[in-house]
Amino acid sequence: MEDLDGAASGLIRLQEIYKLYPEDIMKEMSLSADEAYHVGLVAYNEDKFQHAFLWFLYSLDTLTEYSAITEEELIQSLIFSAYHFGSLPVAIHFNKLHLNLETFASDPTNDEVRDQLNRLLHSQRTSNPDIFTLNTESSNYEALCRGEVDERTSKRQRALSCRYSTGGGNPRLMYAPVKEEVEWDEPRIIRYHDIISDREIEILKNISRPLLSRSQTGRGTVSNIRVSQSVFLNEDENVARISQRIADITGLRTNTSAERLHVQNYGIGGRYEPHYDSVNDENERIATFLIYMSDVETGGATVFPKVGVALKPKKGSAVFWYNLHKNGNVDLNTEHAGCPVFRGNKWVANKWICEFGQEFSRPCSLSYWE
Ligand SMILES: O=C(O)CCC(=O)C(=O)O
Ligand SMILES: [Fe+2]
Repeated sequence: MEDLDGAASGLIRLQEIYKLYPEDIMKEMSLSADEAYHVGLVAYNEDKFQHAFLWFLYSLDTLTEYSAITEEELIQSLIFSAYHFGSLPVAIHFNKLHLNLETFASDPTNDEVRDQLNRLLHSQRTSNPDIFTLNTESSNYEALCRGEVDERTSKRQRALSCRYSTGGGNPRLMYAPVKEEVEWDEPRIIRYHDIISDREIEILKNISRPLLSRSQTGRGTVSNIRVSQSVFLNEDENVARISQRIADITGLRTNTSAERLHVQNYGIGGRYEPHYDSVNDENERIATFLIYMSDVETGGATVFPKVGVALKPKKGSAVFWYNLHKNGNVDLNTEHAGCPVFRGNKWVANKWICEFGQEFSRPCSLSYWE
């Protein structure tokens, strides 16, 4: 049941962020009238009454003789949710429907009532297209996920560069330099293209699949902040080769001074709400190297709400940034999120690189500003 509620809550989040109707979501998956009703109940319990309303309406539309939920109960639910999101006319309208339904129930052959019901439902649907704007506050995070803002389209991005890098003359990269693109300047976010092959990706996914479990945040809690499946991999030769490549590219040490490679899979509705990667440990996560092991058809961008940047997953590429300033303070602009996946399946692998042991590759600074 907890899983079902989690899945329902994922669908509602998807709906909120991408402004979707249940019909849009049902193009990607199919839910029965009872399941749609359950999603509506979860929305209702989260005080998201407009969303609840839409799910109840969808459930009513797809009701069959095998459904456990009844037309009567659904109309009651529609009345309550309409009342709660502040639309008295809609609530009254469904109340009338409810009264008609009683006549209808006592006389099932009453075609006139049936027609009226259909007509009313239809007018309801077309007369209130702006249901999402009633009281949904849209954050920068959500707008970024929808692709409505991305500061990189401005003049600023034209100043950013793209080049081949040998990791500062690293012998392993001399003959195969990596394609490096600066995605943003402050914080500096770098995209490395084609750093992992499709074959290597398949190997990592195959190792991970049987080990995946519901992701946690902080110290071992499962929550709706992070909805995905993940695993920290042990270093076999395949994993170690990737770690070595990350060290070569970034110039940072990844053997003793990093966490194990963290593989993560997000299904539809899977996401990671805005957060910092730093964990307040003595040996703090100084930098993040995030590898995209899949493209995502729709949704699933990595966004930085404080600076207005959205990074689209591109299979085989990786993005890298420092979470800490050189003086050791957390760079507050590195807050980021994984937007909900709407279409497709998202795979990423994270390497969190820690502070200790990087003194020679990234000297610290006493300056307040660095
Ligand atoms: O999936 C993403 O795009 C971001 C993942 C992330 O931020 C994390 O795992 O810490
Ligand atoms: Fe993160």
